[in-house]
Amino acid sequence: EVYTSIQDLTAVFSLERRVVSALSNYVDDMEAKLLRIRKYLREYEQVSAEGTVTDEVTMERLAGNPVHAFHLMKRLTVDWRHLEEQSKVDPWMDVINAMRGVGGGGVRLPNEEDLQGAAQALVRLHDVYNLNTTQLARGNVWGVQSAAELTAQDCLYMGKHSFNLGLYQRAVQWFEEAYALAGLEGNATVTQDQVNVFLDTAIKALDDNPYGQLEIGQQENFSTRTNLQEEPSPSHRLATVLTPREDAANFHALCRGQQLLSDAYVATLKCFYDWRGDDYLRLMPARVERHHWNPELLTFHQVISDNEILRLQQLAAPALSRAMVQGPQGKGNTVSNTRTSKVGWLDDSQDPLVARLSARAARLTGLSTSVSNDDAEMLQVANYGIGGHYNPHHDYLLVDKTEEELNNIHPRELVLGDRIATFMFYLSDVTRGGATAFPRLGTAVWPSKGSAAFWYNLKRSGKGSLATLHGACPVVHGSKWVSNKWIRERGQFLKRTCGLSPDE
Ligand SMILES: O=C(O)CCC(=O)C(=O)O
Ligand SMILES: [Fe+2]
Repeated sequence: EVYTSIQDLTAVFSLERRVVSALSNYVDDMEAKLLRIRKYLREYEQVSAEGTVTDEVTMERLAGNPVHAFHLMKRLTVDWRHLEEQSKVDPWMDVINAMRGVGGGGVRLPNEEDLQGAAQALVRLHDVYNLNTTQLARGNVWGVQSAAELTAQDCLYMGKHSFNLGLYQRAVQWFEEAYALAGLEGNATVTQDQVNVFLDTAIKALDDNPYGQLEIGQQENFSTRTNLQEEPSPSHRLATVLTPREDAANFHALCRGQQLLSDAYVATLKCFYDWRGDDYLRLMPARVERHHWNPELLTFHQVISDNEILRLQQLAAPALSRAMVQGPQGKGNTVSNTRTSKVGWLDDSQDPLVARLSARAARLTGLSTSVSNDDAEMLQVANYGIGGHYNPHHDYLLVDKTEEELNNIHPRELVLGDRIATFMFYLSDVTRGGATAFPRLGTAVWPSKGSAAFWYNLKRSGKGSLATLHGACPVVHGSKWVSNKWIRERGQFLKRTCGLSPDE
């Protein structure tokens, strides 16, 4: 799919530019040819203006004129040869080649699936960010205005897509927009009558399923349970388990930029310098921002430079492919709409930069990140396209599995142990959207180029930390790049020891 990463979308844009330029050359070429043909015809017409050429007498008179005879010979030899030659080359092949991406770095044309994916991304953005349909159709996406407007036909397509997803409320909104636009356009792209048929169907479906298609985040308020976090101390109690509906409502609210923590709690969250128990960092302390106390959620600022980011993206670009998620019951890995991005993996041995970033993560976390020792996974680089997202999930792979499910997991994973912690570099700022939201903590980390987020997915006891549920909010504008270093459990047994209580 080309819609799942900015990297590929950018390539498709430049492919289209090459196609358009080939088309424009084609038009120039065809015009030149037509001109030559017209010239041929005109010359003939000039001759025939002297009389009707079909009449034998005129023809004999023309043939008897040496200049006419010369012109006749020239027309049927040189001129004709030119006409014949020019029709032999088919400039349409250049257009076809441009479309096929010949000479363009192997970019492939988008297909039906890509169109569906792009429409799905719009539906998702609409939903999560509660965007206004009319504004969206007029090119205003979350306050950013562009010339990219939707026609009545586009809105009809969006309505059909929403309908097929069972989002009847949304479908009605899109069809209503299509109806209004068809009126404004004078039924140019689609007629109001055509839209009406769909509108009626969608209204009927909505009447039949009045509760079935609640769009979470639109009708629901976020859970008040996270507001339990009144007590601003590291030991405050919090709700670690919410219902899926509450999780989704909180996630959407956080994505939209709402703060779900109390003011008193937020007041305890300070930025500070920290040497993290590392002698090197004693000389140059880390700039740490606290987002949550327990479980602890931190970001380290200015931990990867712009040059390093550029280099990392270059290293990862050839390796990017559609991200996978664990299959049902831990079986295999599959592509899924719950995670739309492209990822690539880089080994420490591949480039000194990768090894350096691993070492940096080790200093900042106090954990061992050696890939060759099986202490951590390779570095993952991820690029999200527009609407790219990752639904709320836990990063751990094993602790939530049953005995039976563990049988489906590769034995190597069991040797490495679970993903004890996540260290994630932000490789870009994102114009709109793209936060990493923690619905059970009631807070979100906003991408800031050069920083890195860090949290433990497991408690000291080795149990899964349910509260670390998190997801990537859809990207609305701009591009989002992150890089994950997942640190495994086995290598840390001396670095992170048990606490006194099994709940720690
Ligand atoms: O991209 C993000 O903000 C989060 C990504 C994430 O949670 C993951 O890759 O596991
Ligand atoms: Fe994650």
